[in-house]
Amino acid sequence: MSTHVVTSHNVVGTVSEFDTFLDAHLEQEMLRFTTAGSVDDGKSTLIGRLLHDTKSVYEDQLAAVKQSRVNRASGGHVDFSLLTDGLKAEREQGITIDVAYRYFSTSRRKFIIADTPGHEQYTRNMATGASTADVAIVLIDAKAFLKQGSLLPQSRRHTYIASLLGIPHVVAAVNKMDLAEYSQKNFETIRDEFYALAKKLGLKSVEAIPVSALEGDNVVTPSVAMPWYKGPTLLEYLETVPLRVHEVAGPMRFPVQLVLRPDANFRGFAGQVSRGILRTGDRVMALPSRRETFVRNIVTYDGPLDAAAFPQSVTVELEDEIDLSRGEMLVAAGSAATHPQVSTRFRAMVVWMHEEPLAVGRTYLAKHTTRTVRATVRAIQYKVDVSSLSEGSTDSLAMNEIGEVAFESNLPLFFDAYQANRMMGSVILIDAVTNATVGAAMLIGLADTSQAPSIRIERATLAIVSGRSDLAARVKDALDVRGERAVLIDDEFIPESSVVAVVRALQLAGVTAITARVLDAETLAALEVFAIAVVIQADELDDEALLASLEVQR
Ligand SMILES: Nc1nc2c(ncn2[C@@H]2O[C@H](COP(=O)(O)OP(=O)(O)OP(=O)(O)O)[C@@H](O)[C@H]2O)c(=O)[nH]1
Repeated sequence: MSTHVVTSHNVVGTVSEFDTFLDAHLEQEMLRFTTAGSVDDGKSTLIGRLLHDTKSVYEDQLAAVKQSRVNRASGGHVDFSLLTDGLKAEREQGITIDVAYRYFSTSRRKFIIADTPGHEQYTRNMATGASTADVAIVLIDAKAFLKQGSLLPQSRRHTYIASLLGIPHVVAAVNKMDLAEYSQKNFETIRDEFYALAKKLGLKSVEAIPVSALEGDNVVTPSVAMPWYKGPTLLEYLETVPLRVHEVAGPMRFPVQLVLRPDANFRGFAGQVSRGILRTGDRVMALPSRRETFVRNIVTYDGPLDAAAFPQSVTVELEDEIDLSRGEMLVAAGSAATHPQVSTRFRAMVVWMHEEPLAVGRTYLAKHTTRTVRATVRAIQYKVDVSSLSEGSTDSLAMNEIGEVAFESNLPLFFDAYQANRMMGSVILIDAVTNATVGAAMLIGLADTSQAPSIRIERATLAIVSGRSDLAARVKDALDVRGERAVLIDDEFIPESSVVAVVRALQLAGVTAITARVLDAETLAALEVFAIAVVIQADELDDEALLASLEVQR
């Protein structure tokens, strides 16, 4: 049994309860995680065990579970998956939300679980529920692995989606170790294959923990049956894994949700700051009109504010009468480089979630921030084979398939790449007739073939590689070949301010610093870099072409 102090009980939440909970606990350290597993991997049992052993479950709820249904299949053990059944029932009625949230806490941290079912629709819930997660727990059934001799395609897919969503930490909970003789060798076989996959995907923070959700080994309590395992329990891991640095940095974005006009004297725009900081007196630009004005007031229920940052919801009053309605956007004025992309043609990685395949020529509703447009599939660049991670050509994406898709919409989207900002780069695809969510899309950029792939380093002083450590590594390799002095900064957990300081120091020493962080245009300007390597669609380049396109001019 755990010795952790429970400071709040877990609740099955609706979106508004969730928001209230968030608001009330914003000050406290909070970790969001999601779980992904195939049917019967033991996801419900694991969550039930986690809640039970942290004493987060109401005693009466537990008693009811104990009394009513003891799972015979599990040999008379309490079936912890029943604790999450309430959630499933709510979801199956399907009225309010796609993903149910569960909260619990220990003395060290608060936790929010985006709970996802293990049916065929796992991908949908993973893609829609996981995009704000700090940690993805990928459940691997040790027994199924041993039978199959390798990771199941679903485990690969989950890990791939976690990498696509940019979830900073991915942990494999190697479950049912009680059915795998609690054997170190068995665990290490599974762990090594998982690590190999994670490496291929460029995941930076991965961990594997041998557990038995049913018996409670290494979930909250260290396993007696696996004394050879010296790492953290799953809870210890969740309590200590570094938290994401909030996406406050970057040029301001404020999608308008509602225009408030209570009387002739007041006109306010309500919405959520989706990126950066909004300050009274700031010069802002309205999209799509591109008209500029200043922020007169930032109003909230609790009174005016001088500034509001992501993810605060506020109402903005402007100095000038500007025509702005729901679905339009206020952004930081300033150089064009800091503005979002504005286009009716965009490319995105799509995770498809519907029985009826996504197909070239079909039109869907695309919901992006507060704006919904009609988007037609113009081309499918490729689909990903999750087993080999190779890219193949196709003209449709079946349920659970993942691919890069070019769209054309009836109205422009104002967006940033998902890699730079999750909120500004996410799109939900909806069937216009049934209103069902059919896909999740992570925006990459403009679908404009005139933007030829290139990596250009004007004077090899500094290279900023957009978001992908594997690309950063390739740029470094290319520079090494040229005999440049280059270092790669794995800056995932360094605050932005320190990245700049580190890069500066290296620049002064005449060294090329390559960072895997996306630095926004403002930060770049502050750095006064001599040269920037901009990577556009570099994934499409082979190494030869990458080398050839590195133009170093001294
Ligand atoms: N022996 C053993 N059985 C387990 C363990 N974890 C889960 N199970 C059993 O595996 C079966 C599936 O567990 P669930 O927790 O319902 O699996 P799930 O992944 O949530 O599946 P869905 O509910 O369909 O999403 C149940 O019979 C559990 O009792 C474990 O660590 N060891």
